[in-house]
Amino acid sequence: MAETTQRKREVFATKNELSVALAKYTAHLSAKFCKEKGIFTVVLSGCGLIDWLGKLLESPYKESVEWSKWHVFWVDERVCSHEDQNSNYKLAMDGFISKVGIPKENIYAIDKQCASDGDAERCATLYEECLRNLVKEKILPLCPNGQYPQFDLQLQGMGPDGHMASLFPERPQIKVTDKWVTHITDSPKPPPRRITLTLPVINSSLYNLMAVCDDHTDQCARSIADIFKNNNLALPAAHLTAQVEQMWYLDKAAASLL
Ligand SMILES: O=C1O[C@H](COP(=O)(O)O)[C@@H](O)[C@H](O)[C@H]1O
Repeated sequence: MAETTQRKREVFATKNELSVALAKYTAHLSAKFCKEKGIFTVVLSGCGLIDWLGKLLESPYKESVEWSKWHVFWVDERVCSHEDQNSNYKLAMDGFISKVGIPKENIYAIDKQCASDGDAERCATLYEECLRNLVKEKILPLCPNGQYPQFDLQLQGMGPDGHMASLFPERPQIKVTDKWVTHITDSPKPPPRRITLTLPVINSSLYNLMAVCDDHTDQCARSIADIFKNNNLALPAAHLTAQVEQMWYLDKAAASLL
């Protein structure tokens, strides 16, 4: 398991300033890995993150980022049709991916038919098979202990209850270590059926950036304080680490109790 890296954080007065910084951070790592190895493997989450990635669609990034070298994955996904409003894939495609030149074959969504059928367990199995094939094809390396795939950057979000990806408090999925992808059918946050990268895969990433803006009264702020002040491991997001850097981008509201 990765050494726990320090929880670095930056606080931004507004969501717009956070979005500007997020674009700069992501574009910098894209340039770094595209130069070093010719590809950039990036894992998206859903909800607010896609909106906050919007500055990447503007100059200078829209023109300067080597989009054709990106390989895009999801840290979690709702098990529903790709056309469903709940789909993280649909959210990312409509709000971000369709507006830049990432090759279709470099976009790794969960199996379309399985998702439409609502078969969460099969979706998780097939997504893991997809990742294992990409390791064989040397698109994805394994982490130093050889047990988990290693992504360059994962862009995470945190829910008001401290959930990360689809790892929720008081649910067993956070303890799964013998799989790369697991599933849940009783998510406390709708929709109930989801797949998620497991914690060791999340934490094998070279870089993890967690972006949190508090739109849910001060629930996120309380969870952030519980993580940074108390290291409350009952909150899944408190388990986040990375191989090189874990960076927390917080807006003023999310950081208001720190
Ligand atoms: O349901 C989900 O929630 C988390 C956090 O999103 P938020 O809007 O509650 O901040 C998100 O990162 C994940 O991808 C999504 O499936």
